[in-house]
Amino acid sequence: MKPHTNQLIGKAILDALPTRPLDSNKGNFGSVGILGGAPGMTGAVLLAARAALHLGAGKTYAASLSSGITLDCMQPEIMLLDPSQLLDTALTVLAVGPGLGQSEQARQLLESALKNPAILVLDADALNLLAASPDLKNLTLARTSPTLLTPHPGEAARLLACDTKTIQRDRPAAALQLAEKYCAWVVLKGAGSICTGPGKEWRINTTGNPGLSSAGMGDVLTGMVAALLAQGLEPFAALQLAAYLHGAAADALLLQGIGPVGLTASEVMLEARKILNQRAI
Ligand SMILES: NC(=O)C1=CN([C@@H]2O[C@H](COP(=O)(O)OP(=O)(O)OC[C@H]3O[C@@H](n4cnc5c(N)ncnc54)[C@H](OP(=O)(O)O)[C@@H]3O)[C@@H](O)[C@H]2O)[C@@H](O)CC1
Ligand SMILES: Nc1ncnc2c1ncn2[C@@H]1O[C@H](COP(=O)(O)OP(=O)(O)O)[C@@H](O)[C@H]1O
Repeated sequence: MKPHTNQLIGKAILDALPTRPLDSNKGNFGSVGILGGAPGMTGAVLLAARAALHLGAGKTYAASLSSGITLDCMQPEIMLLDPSQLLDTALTVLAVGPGLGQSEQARQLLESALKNPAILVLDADALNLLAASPDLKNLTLARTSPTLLTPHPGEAARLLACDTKTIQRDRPAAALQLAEKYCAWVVLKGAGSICTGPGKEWRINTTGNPGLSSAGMGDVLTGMVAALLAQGLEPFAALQLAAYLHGAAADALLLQGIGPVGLTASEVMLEARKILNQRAI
């Protein structure tokens, strides 16, 4: 399926986020929870949580399966809880998967998360667990609040039981198939990310560059999507704005000589914040 002009995500998507009323308070901008971080991958959950904070979530919580982490020293604004405490917290958006691992504990937490009334974003190992379990798929289909999936082509291939080459051969078709199979909103990541949902509509993102091909970039995208949802954006708009901003941040940093070599996910989230506030790229 070839993109037509009206299928490109343009700069106008920046207007999707309303300006903040002068009398606002943090309660107006939602609560985000990020769940992941098996031993060795705490970084993934912190990157996603920091991105949610920097993209405007009113409150940001995170829970890591690695025991004993109670504070992000670089970002003490984030409230770090146990996984069970996080699942008991009233959240606008729950994002599950960054560095989650595929242990039995991870599977059980995902099962609980699928029953949570919050808007749910599934990434990384949450997608791998979902791909492997018909029971988790049935729970996904039974959800009454929106579910968003953020697979890269490898994860998409697992979810559709095919290989990465098949996904890449017709990316819009793969994204549409995922949306239909899981009754979810989807961003199929990679150069030219495809955003789609349970209708037949899809959009392709043209921002971004190979500087984004570095571990942690997807975790940051997940946090950005969660923050935009928490601020009231509809799933399709949140996916498009996050994909656009994520790529635009990398493009802006490239012009400053920061990347493509050595661009970091932490830099991308800060530049994305700048672009969103300036609405000027
Ligand atoms: N700091 C931390 O703690 C971090 C922790 N992290 C955590 O690591 C865990 C493993 O996640 P992961 O994504 O590295 O491994 P995995 O799912 O096997 O995917 C790799 C395969 O997928 C494909 N593929 C991917 N992109 C593609 C593309 N654009 N275009 C085409 N193909 C593409 C490609 O497949 P191939 O082409 O080889 O068939 C590739 O080999 C997970 O828990 C995650 O959260 C990370 O978040 C990083 C930061
Ligand atoms: N060459 C590229 N051009 C544009 N975007 C890219 C490119 N390479 C990676 N990205 C983007 O970077 C992110 C990588 O996500 P992912 O593979 O899940 O990373 P990780 O799991 O290591 O955090 C995705 O949003 C993807 O679209």
